[in-house]
Amino acid sequence: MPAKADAPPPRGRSNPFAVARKARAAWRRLAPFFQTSRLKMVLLVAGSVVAGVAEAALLAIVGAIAGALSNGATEVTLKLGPVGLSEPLDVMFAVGVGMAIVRGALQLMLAYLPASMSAHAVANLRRLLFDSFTGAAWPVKASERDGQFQSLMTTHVNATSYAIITLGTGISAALVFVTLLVSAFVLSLPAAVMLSVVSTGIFLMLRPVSRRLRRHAAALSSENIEYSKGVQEVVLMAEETEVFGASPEYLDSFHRQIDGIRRPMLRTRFLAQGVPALYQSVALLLLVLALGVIALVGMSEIASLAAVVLILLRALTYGQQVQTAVTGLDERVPFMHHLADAVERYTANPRQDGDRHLPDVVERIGMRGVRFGYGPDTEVLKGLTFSVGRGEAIGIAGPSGAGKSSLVQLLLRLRIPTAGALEVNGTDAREFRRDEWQRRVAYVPQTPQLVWGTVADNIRFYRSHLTQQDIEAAARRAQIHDEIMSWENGYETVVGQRAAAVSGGQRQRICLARALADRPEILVLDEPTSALDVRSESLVKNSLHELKGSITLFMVGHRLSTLSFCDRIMVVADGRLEAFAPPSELQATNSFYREVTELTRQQSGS
Ligand SMILES: Nc1ncnc2c1ncn2[C@@H]1O[C@H](COP(=O)(O)OP(=O)(O)OP(=O)(O)O)[C@@H](O)[C@H]1O
Repeated sequence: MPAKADAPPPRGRSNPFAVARKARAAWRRLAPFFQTSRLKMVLLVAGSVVAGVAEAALLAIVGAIAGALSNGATEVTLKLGPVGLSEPLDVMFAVGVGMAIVRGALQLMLAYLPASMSAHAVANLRRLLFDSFTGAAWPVKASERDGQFQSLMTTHVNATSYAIITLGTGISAALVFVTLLVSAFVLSLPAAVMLSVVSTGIFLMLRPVSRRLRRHAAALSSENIEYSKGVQEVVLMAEETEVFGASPEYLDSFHRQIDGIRRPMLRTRFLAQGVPALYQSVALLLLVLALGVIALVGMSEIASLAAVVLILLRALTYGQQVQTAVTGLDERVPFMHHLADAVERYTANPRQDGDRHLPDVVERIGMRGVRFGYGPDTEVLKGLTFSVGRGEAIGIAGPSGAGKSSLVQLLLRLRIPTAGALEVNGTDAREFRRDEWQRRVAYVPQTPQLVWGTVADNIRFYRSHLTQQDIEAAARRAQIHDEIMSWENGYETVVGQRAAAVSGGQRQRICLARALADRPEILVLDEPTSALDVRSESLVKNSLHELKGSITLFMVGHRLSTLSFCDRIMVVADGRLEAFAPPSELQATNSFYREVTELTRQQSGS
């Protein structure tokens, strides 16, 4: 089972104000990265207060009209604390209708604003995450577990968007609640006091439950990340699972991940649903008690009493909405912190870049005293020094784990030496602009990937300045043009990783064409023929032979026969450059080279 992601530590206490503070803290970590709408927030606050006033006035009018009707009066008397107001019934009806329309319009606006803020936040957050991930240094990207980024882009962004809706509706409900409370104070002091006692009492009673909810929500957030990683692996490993068979252990391990989510999800969902329901029941109970007290204290005028009861009931509904918002927010804040952690991780480690232009011609590329390790305690490359001239074809050989792929990653500037330097014409490569480097240094990985799109799209690979002629020329150099032309849709044939897969050899050559399309000066290949059949291998070798001299080539190869066309071969052993000489010379001087050549000869002889 994979190791668990660290759950964010519980932050703050779990009362509405603490939750609001936590949400604000989480939001503050994310908001600086993109624009948030202050205008919408101001509109939300102002609209909520006006809606609260309109609702209180409407309820007071309804109560007063009900009182007048029950007394058979034609005048409606409205008492607002010490102030009394008397108007004919039809005037009061008209005012009531007007208030209802105003309130309805405001409610629509108050529903729209959080929805709009949340939709914008989703788009902004996804862009922010994607851009910061894309701009992060390779070691950060390489250390992300499969599925982690997917979970951040989907589950975590969605949770944050719901948190924004929840926050918006919560703020709005709280303001209406307060406005109704103030109105109740104006109408009747004892009722307002009761209402305050009721709501404070309920929040205090539910505090321990909210704290539990927060703990379960943090666990749910971590389990969700684990689950997404697992799902990603199911897809990645589908072929292996098909071949090896889905053993009970395999099924069990995934079932355990599914079950791992069930418990925190059940607890979180139950508490998220249960707390508001509990709130409502307790509130109704306390309301009955409060009315009893009001009756004892004595409110002689039926109109005021009806209005206060109506306002109390509505205030309770808003109070419940505030409670729902608080629990909803509490449930989602951990997701926001995970998201902020990731964004900070990516933005704190941007890819290294320089500001000097690359020389017009790269005459020499090499390393000077390069040391490198993936961690502080282990050194993988232990002082490499070499220099390669323009147009040379260099093979990189050596035992497994010797550091060949690490050397390639340094050549591509994907990783930075811990000591020494990669040098171009004698200057540290870190000084040169990354975009120019990316254009002039190309790479074909061991297992190249295709994007879902046409063959032309795959060769072009988002470089819009490449013309169809450039693409076809690259395909010719990669010896794949004739095959593409034999397909019904030629360069418009749709290819992908699985569903529309091409053969391994074709994929390798399409990716070689991708690397060659922008006419790079340096080409790095990591075991480009290791997974190919003899014919495909010979086609790739032919194209590399033809490139020889026109491009500086670095090629990692386990099979020394693949490297036989190289001008020189470097033998890397235990992170050191054991030898660097033409193949013929190595045959005489290097034991590793001799041994592997002999083994290959025996294998092809047997
Ligand atoms: N991302 C990584 N994090 C930590 N250690 C790594 C990482 N990649 C490689 N290593 C370690 O660095 C050492 C050199 O690995 P590298 O992949 O460069 O060797 P290699 O010569 O290319 O091996 P092979 O021929 O088997 O592909 C190995 O001990 C390997 O375990």
